[in-house]
Amino acid sequence: METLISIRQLVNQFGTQRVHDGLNLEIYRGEVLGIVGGSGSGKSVLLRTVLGLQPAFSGEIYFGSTELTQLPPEDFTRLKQHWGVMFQRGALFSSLSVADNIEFPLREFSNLSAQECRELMYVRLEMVGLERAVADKFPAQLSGGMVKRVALARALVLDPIVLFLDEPTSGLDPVSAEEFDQLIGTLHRNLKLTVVMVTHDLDSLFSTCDRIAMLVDKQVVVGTLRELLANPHPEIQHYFSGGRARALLRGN
Ligand SMILES: Nc1ncnc2c1ncn2[C@@H]1O[C@H](COP(=O)(O)OP(=O)(O)OP(=O)(O)O)[C@@H](O)[C@H]1O
Repeated sequence: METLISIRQLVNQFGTQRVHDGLNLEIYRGEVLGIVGGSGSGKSVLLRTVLGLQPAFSGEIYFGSTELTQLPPEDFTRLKQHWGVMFQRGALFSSLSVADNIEFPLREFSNLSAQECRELMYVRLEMVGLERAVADKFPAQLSGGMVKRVALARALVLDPIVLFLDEPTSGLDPVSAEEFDQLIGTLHRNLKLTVVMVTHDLDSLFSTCDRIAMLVDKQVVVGTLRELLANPHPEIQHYFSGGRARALLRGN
């Protein structure tokens, strides 16, 4: 397995509250990694630190051979063009049409003509299962599921190597959530993407993720679902012991 992102001895703290304490995590190229943990365990802080939205207190984060925590902002911005990020509520620009939202990174970071941007935008729309007519709509006119798909199209527009998803199915009804999981799985297979997703959704975890990193004791325990289930740590056992988790496991 080739490591794409390596997090080493990461420490994050706010005042005297330590959120991560010597956290180590290897993210492999081509895998779908789910990040889980109880409320307040530090999932968002971990994601924000890797994305460079929040400085690490200490530790190192490598993307390939490049160490990120000391990288000058302009170099980080350039490198992040290879990353697709989808935030929890889609984070679309409400004053821009769907087309302009999806084309935004292209106009920012590529030298493509307006016509080429438009064509690529339509390709991405189709990729996420939306009709061309959606391009002219504004975010307020879309359903929750459509907002997520548009946000995903925008995250994919620069052909990323890695896709970060923050709670991709939150707020969706079960059918839309399942469809979205299937879409992520299809894109992962077709585009050979590495996917890192923070999720509370056990269905997503069970159906889509190759490995799971669970935040426990300010660090992560990582493994396949089977490996985590065999881990005797009380918090891990508790996380997977609810009725819903057991029912899904029986189904598996
Ligand atoms: N900017 C900040 N300033 C102070 N404390 C913070 C800040 N950001 C996060 N924290 C604290 O760090 C801890 C971890 O927060 P984080 O948002 O990463 O948890 P989480 O696992 O994503 O939780 P949830 O599942 O509820 O979203 C929490 O105790 C939170 O209050």
